[in-house]
Amino acid sequence: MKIALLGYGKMGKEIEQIALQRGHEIVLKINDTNLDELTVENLRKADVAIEFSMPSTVLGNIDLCFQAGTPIVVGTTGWYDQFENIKTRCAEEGKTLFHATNFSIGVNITFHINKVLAKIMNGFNEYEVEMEEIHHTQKLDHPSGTAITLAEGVIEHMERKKGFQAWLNDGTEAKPEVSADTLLIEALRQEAVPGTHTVSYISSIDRIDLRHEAFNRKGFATGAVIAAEWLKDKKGIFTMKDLLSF
Ligand SMILES: NC(=O)C1=CN([C@@H]2O[C@H](COP(=O)(O)OP(=O)(O)OC[C@H]3O[C@@H](n4cnc5c(N)ncnc54)[C@H](O)[C@@H]3O)[C@@H](O)[C@H]2O)C=CC1
Ligand SMILES: O=C(O)C1=N[C@H](C(=O)O)C[C@H](O)C1
Repeated sequence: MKIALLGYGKMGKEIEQIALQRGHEIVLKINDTNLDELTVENLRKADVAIEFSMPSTVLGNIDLCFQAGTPIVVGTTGWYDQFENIKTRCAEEGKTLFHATNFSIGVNITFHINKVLAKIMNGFNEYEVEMEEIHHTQKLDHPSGTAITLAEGVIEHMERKKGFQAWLNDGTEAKPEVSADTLLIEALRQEAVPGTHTVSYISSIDRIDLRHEAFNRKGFATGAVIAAEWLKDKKGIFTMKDLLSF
C-alpha cells in the first residue's frame, strides 16, 4: 500500500519502520517543516493516510483527507469533543476513517478486561475506584485518550460513577475534591514514559490494580499499520473493536 504519514514525529517514525517491514511504501511524510506538501493532490497519491500529529492539527488533516477521498487512520488524541461532528460528516459524505485512542493489542485487551472488572465491582460498594496515567513530558493532552476510554468503560458498567475528572499532578494544583459519583484520573508526566495506565479498586482491606505498561511505541505503531491494511476497500467509521475478534 502507498501510505501518507501525517505527523512524522515520535509515532510517525515508528510507523514508517513497521510499514516498510510489512512491504508498504511511504509516499508522503508531513511534519512542521514541510506543511506546503500537505495538499489534497498529494494525499490522492496515497491509498491511506496515517495521522499522528497534534490535537490542534488533527481536524484540519481529517478534513483534507475527506476532501481527497483518502481513507484515514487517526491516532492523535485530544480532539474527542469534535468526535460526533466528524462521525456525522464521515457518514453523510461517504468517507472512511479509523480511530483509536490506543492501537496496541495489549491495551485493547486491557479495555475489555476493564469492562468485565467494572461489571464485577459494581456489586462491591466498599471499593473506591481511581485511575492513573503516566506519559512522557512532551505529551500535549491530559488525561490521555486511553485513560478516557478506560474511564468510559468503568462508567458504562458501574452505577456509582457518572463522570470523570482529570488532575494533572505536576505540582501546580492540589488533588481536587471530587464528588462520590466522579472518577478521578491522575495524570503524571515523567521523562520518556511511552504510556502506563492503572485502574485501581481500593477498600479498607485490600487493593486490586489493572495495569498496562507499554515498554516502547512498537505496539501502537504496529496496530496503526494493521488498521490501515484492514481498512482497504471499506467505507465508514471504524475502531479497534471492529478489527479485533473479542
Ligand atoms: N492512538 C495511539 O495508539 C497513540 C496515539 N498517540 C497520539 O499521537 C499524537 C502524536 O504523538 P507523537 O508522535 O508522540 O507526537 P510528536 O510531537 O512526536 O509528533 C507530532 C508531529 O506532528 C507534526 N506536525 C505539526 N503540524 C502538523 C500538521 N499540520 N500535519 C501533520 N503533522 C504535523 C510535528 O512536526 C511532529 O513531527 C499525539 O496526539 C499522541 O497522543 C501517540 C501514541 C499512540
Ligand atoms: O501521547 C502519547 O504518547 C500516547 N498517547 C495516547 C493516549 O493519549 O492515550 C496513547 C498512548 O498512551 C501514548
